Amino acid sequence: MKIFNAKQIYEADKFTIDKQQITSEQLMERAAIQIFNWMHSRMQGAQAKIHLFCGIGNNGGDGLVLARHLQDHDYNIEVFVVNYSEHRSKDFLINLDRLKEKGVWPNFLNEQSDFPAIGKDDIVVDAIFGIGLNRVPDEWVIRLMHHLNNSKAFILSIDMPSGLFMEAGLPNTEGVIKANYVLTFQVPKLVFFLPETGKYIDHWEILDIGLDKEFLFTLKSQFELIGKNEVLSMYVPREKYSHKGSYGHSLIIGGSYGKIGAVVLAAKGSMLAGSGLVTAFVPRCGYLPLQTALPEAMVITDNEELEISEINFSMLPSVIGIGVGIGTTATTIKAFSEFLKRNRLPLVIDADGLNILSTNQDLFKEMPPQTVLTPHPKELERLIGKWADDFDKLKKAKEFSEKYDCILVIKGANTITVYKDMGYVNTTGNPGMATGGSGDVLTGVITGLIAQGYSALNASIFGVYIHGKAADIAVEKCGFQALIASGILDNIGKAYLDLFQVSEPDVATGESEL
Ligand SMILES: NC(=O)C1=CN([C@@H]2O[C@H](COP(=O)(O)OP(=O)(O)OC[C@H]3O[C@@H](n4cnc5c(N)ncnc54)[C@H](OP(=O)(O)O)[C@@H]3O)[C@@H](O)[C@H]2O)[C@@H](O)CC1
Ligand SMILES: Nc1ncnc2c1ncn2[C@@H]1O[C@H](COP(=O)(O)OP(=O)(O)O)[C@@H](O)[C@H]1O
Ligand SMILES: [K+]
Repeated sequence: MKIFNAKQIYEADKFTIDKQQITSEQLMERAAIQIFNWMHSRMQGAQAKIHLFCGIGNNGGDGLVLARHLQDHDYNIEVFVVNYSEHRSKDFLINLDRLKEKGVWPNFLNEQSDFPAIGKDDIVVDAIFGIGLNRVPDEWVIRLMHHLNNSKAFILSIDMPSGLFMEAGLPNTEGVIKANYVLTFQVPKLVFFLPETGKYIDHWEILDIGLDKEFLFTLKSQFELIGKNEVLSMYVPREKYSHKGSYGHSLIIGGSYGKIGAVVLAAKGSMLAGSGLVTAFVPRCGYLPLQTALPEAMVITDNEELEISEINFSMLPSVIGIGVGIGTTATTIKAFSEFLKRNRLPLVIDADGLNILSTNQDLFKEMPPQTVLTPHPKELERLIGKWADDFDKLKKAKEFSEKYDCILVIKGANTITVYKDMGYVNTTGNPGMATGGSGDVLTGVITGLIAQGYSALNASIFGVYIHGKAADIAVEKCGFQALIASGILDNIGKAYLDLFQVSEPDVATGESEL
């Protein structure tokens, strides 16, 4: 599912109005009725107090239309206009009059106003700002948002939590509504999935307001939300007359004394992702643990006992995953650098492999085209430098990817795979994955997919999805705390099976915090 920016949403809005020969006011009515239906089907006329806070733009207009329908159905409402500007939108004004015709007179709030008391069992509808926010709100509006957040009432935000910008970070973290639920129109918004802003949203859901499907289909986006539908189209089926040679040979290079487990996890990830053959290249101390923990894999050892000192092998792998547990001793850095200069095979680089790259940046140019790098945030910072906010981070990541023709898998709660000007936002995974070794599994999975013939980009997007899905399946039985990397491995098979279970709807809902 594509993720559009504000300009594109306004374009889609305009195109739809022209094509369907409706007015903008009718589109607003349609959008707000969707919100009303959502609330009505859940509340069934319940008399909990609903406080609607409406700005003076179209987001506020949505709030006023909603108020009118709630009033028509005898809900217990109180409407506030957050009068932060004199520039009221046309459709806001039309709907303000309509509401008054129903006998509902909103309270107008300005900087002198005392804010209303809100009970913890009440409901707040946040229609203050939507996608049109373009500067930090006034101090009194920030105070109001703070007041609403502190009320402990259930907050339902229309389209976006007010205070979040569509394409910028957060200059003032006080001035953002913390939404229990966001009902967003037509398309997901990127800010829902970024670490600095996603935390303001507990749950979100997309409401289809009938924007022109063909227009949305042809419009190019710079980000895409990846759910089951998106990865299914990448899935490479297994052929009846195939054999282990048909599915490639993964080589996992890594490990050092005390960190052989990382290689076990990656090699196993590769095997479970479906790689035909898997070989691990480790220091001598890794031989026995690997042969014992993973009899399905082959093992080649370095001459050194405790660290990798020279990367030499005679077999021909289809792809190499390098870096997990490898350490950063001078000897290993030298071995890694020499290997990178000689190597022509596809690569996945993780962990200390990334750290070695970051401290020896002349090695960047030695990466073969479409090398996959899988940094967590700290490793990413070492690669691309510090960023001002999440948007700046993504911009820098895209520039890095373009410059070195590499794929950056930015790991986190919503892992984002970046390749050139595109970003692919994953929807699977959970906080149980914040545990040592889960990233090693991912390295193995992506390597194992490339071995089978997935393109490096598809392997990254598909691998991140399957890895997160395996963890989601695992936590159903063990809970977040007891999820360990082996638990992710144990459920990779079920994650594959889940791809073909049809019960799950498309990605139209989600949780930013669990
Ligand atoms: N296509 C769709 O999906 C549909 C969208 N719809 C709805 O429209 C919403 C977008 O509405 P919107 O464009 O009127 O912007 P909104 O967010 O209400 O802000 C209002 C205005 O406030 C201003 N302003 C900005 N920052 C400010 C600040 N800090 N302090 C003070 N003022 C500030 C700024 O105007 P400016 O002053 O810059 O001229 C801005 O225009 C969208 O989220 C959805 O709810 C549906 O109705 C129908 C279909
Ligand atoms: N809160 C979270 N929600 C979802 N996924 C997470 C969360 N925290 C971590 N992960 C995932 O777990 C993995 C952690 O990788 P990494 O930090 O490299 O761990 P390690 O080095 O211990 O293997 C990544 O795939 C990341 O996306
Ligand atoms: K809002």
